Amino acid sequence: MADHRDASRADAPRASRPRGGRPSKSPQDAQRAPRSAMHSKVSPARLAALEAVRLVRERDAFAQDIIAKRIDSSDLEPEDRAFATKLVLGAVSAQGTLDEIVDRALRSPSDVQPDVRDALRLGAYEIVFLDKSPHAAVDQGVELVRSIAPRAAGLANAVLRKIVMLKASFPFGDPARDSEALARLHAFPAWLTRRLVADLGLEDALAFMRASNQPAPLFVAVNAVKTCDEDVLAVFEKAGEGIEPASIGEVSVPGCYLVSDGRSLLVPELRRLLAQGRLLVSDAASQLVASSVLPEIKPGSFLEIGAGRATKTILLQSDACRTYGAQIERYATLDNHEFKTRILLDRVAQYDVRVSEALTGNALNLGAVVGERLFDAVFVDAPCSGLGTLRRHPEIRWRLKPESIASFARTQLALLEEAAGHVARGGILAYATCTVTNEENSGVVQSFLSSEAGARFKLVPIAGRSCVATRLLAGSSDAHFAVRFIRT
Ligand SMILES: C[S@@+](CC[C@H](N)C(=O)[O-])C[C@H]1O[C@@H](n2cnc3c(N)ncnc32)[C@H](O)[C@@H]1O
Repeated sequence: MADHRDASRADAPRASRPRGGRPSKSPQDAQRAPRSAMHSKVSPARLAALEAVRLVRERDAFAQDIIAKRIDSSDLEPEDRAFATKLVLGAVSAQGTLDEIVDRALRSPSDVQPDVRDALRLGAYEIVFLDKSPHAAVDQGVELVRSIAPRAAGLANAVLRKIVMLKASFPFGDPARDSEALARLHAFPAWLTRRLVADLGLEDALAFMRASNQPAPLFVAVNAVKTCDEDVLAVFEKAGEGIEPASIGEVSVPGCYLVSDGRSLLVPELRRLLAQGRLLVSDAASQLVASSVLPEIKPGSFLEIGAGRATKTILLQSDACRTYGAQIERYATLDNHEFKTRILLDRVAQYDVRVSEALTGNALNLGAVVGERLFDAVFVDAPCSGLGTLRRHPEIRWRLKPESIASFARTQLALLEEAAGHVARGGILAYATCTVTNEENSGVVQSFLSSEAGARFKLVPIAGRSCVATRLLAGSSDAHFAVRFIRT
């Protein structure tokens, strides 16, 4: 994780209270707030990071959601916000490895209270992965612990100093020969490291793990339902913000652009494009999958299973406008979460996207939701381990269990078999994931084709290839997978 190093000025403590105070709190949060924050010698970025990692832990929340609510919308200085974000993403993505390092420095690891452990993890992250000056990192780590548990400051001092010494022997083994050491070096669980090496091969697994520890690039999609690329580019140009057409490898993705600086989207003209539903933030791989799963001929009816919060729905209807000149008329969506269906309806309205039916129900029993109906195209955007999105969802790697992969694969196969029964003759069945395990991707495809339900289907190439499989590389899109079958 060497690329996490930086020399941000935001790590300096402020003499007085941060400008405008810290992120807003609920009364309950306020009770748990660092007691001496008002006069703390610890930097505001670290205090904000500590609060955020506590919330991620206590609420089992997504780090990005907490960052959006507590850091992005706080009145921290921009460099403090950037440093706090870096600390939160780093401490969450390296959590298991940091715990091991902290435990090695403790005499009695189980006695440490959870919020003190949060602070020690942040300190350990700075020392081991950010290559901070040991003196500053220890000093700030001790102050961070003091802000929540003054009596634990002495312990924090001893532990963080020990971690400075342990760093010399990190990752505690030879990564070239010891998979545990390789896992620690990249802050991955050992079981997942072995699995990635087995599935991707050593070289690709290493590239994947390195890229997973870097910030994700920002991609946007032009919503062809409401606007055209030229108009959006003109707004960027007028605002003086950089944007360029995105491609994945050799493949260009229609309507997809890479934004040079993530802060561009805070500029009022560009915020307006988002608010008006002309522009959508979405990874380039999601955009490629959406454009790849559409049938060549406009389908009379389309069912999207696992529609979630409508990102692919918007992309698919936007691509339908690009491909067929108009949206698909009979477009039904299905998700098993009512709250997601509500969000979907709000978002499709904002983007002027046509959804003829927004269904909530269990796609494992599709007949109970859509009856005997057949569709010209059915798209299963399957629940999966999500490993292809680790840069955006850093908590996934420590929440997944080894047995989760097989469990996802069973559900994915069952969803495909159920969906197959609702594809009209000559119709398209498409399947996508945002992960890289063979079991959930090619494994599910093979199992489906050899199943009774799959016997009537065969793979249809996408742009001359049997599947879309993007790779997670530095500066690239996320890793997604997609295939299309035709009912023969
Ligand atoms: C990969 S996510 C979908 C992402 C979404 N299509 C988007 O582009 O934002 C998979 C979705 O499948 C839904 N899901 C999981 N199991 C399901 C089931 N048995 N029936 C219906 N939907 C299900 C989840 O709630 C989740 O929203």
